[in-house]
Amino acid sequence: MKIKLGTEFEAFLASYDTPVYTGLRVNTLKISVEDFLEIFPYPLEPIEWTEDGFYYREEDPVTKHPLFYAGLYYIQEPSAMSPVTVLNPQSGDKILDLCAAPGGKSLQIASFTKDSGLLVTNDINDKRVKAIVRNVEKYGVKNVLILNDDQHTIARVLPHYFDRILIDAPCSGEGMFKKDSKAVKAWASYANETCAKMQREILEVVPDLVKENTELVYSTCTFSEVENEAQMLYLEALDAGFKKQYVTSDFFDVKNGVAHLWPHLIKGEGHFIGSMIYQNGACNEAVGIGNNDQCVERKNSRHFVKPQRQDEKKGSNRVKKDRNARAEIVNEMPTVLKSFSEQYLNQVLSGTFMIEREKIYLLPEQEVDIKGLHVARYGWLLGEIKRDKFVPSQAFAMGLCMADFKNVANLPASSVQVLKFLKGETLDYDEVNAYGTLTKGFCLFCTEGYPLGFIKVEQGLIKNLYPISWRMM
Ligand SMILES: C[S@@+](CC[C@H](N)C(=O)[O-])C[C@H]1O[C@@H](n2cnc3c(N)ncnc32)[C@H](O)[C@@H]1O
Repeated sequence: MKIKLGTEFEAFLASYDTPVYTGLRVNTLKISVEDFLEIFPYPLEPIEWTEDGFYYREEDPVTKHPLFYAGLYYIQEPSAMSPVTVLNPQSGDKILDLCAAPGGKSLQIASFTKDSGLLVTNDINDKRVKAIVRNVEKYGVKNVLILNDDQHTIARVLPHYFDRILIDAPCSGEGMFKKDSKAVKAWASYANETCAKMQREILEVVPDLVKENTELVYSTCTFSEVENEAQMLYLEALDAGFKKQYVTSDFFDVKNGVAHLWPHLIKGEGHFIGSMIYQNGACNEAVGIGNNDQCVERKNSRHFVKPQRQDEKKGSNRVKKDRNARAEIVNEMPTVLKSFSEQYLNQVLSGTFMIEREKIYLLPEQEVDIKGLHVARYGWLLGEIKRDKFVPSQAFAMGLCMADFKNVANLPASSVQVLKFLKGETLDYDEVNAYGTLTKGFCLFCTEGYPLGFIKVEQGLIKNLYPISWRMM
């Protein structure tokens, strides 16, 4: 680092004695930043490089607040909010977040696209995929396919499919040494060359994932050149179609078109961001980022743009079924859901439904072929069929707006009943009833106008349906 940073080294070193910056990102799928700032009780300071990110004070118990349980904000290290701002996802895009767990950047992508198009979010580690599922449910993301696959499988099943790809690569974590002492220890076993090899193996399949004009962001939280700049060069060398997109930023140290986030220069931890566009055709002046030398066909180019798949018809609602999953795909709302919907919902759910092992899902708008993929979640889990009745899921509650449901109890975040709900305790009928009209059956339990989950009213009693694994400790 001394060689790399020269005169800045002392400042870099001193940055390790300053406190870690703690950040949260507002979930704009559920609430606007303005509305959030009105109801959030603790002081916040904007993070310069993203409109929905804020620093909070470490001493404030932000992860204990009911609004956190309502999925109104996600705790994210400030620098980690930057790669998605460079990727700049657009509404309707088909996006792959290849190394996604626990899912912070996937949630940010969904905020950018307003949960439109299709977000394919993947991680190779099955335990960590569970965290993506939880976060996707909590933050109300619906147009999503969550996978637990390796890069080869995804490239084989969904070749040349994506408009944008984020590779937030597994890395030696040097940039996180201040925040996480475990990262220092882990470095011993995940040193730069070990990680660089892993990264090359991931990047190797990228030529099979991209199509013309696919934009890609490669990010890490390390300072190591073999894991950063060298990997960008590796990708360029794999296929002449990859052209560097010059990252521009008012906030970060940008050299040769890639961005370094240095902990002594910004209020955040160490990060690296590089960006590429895939253009196998003639060099496109309009992109405004290319150097002439980038247009030269490389001799070692080994990939060709394969024709787009026949079934890639935009806007189609048809979804192919995974033969192994024994799933039934239906365009009509299943009967059990229909009667639930008539009794409880203020608006009709429409789209394509999937019934798989008694579970009912509303599938993403965007057609996708999932045959051969290891799917952890496909679309929005609405609920389960139990004894010929529909029982709504926690994910269903979290994907609704308060106005969508007929029976609602909406309590202030300061209410003891909200705390009891989140702890899975018995609720007081009269106290809850004071904030809604409790009628027999399911009721959406909300705080400050945002759903937390379901309760069920039976014979003057309230059954708390908040799942055990979601409860506040
Ligand atoms: C830096 S973390 C990702 C953090 C995540 N993007 C976020 O913002 O929450 C890197 C992840 O890559 C995953 N990973 C490692 N090798 C992988 C591979 N070959 N394919 C997919 N994921 C992989 C790890 O399990 C790890 O969860």
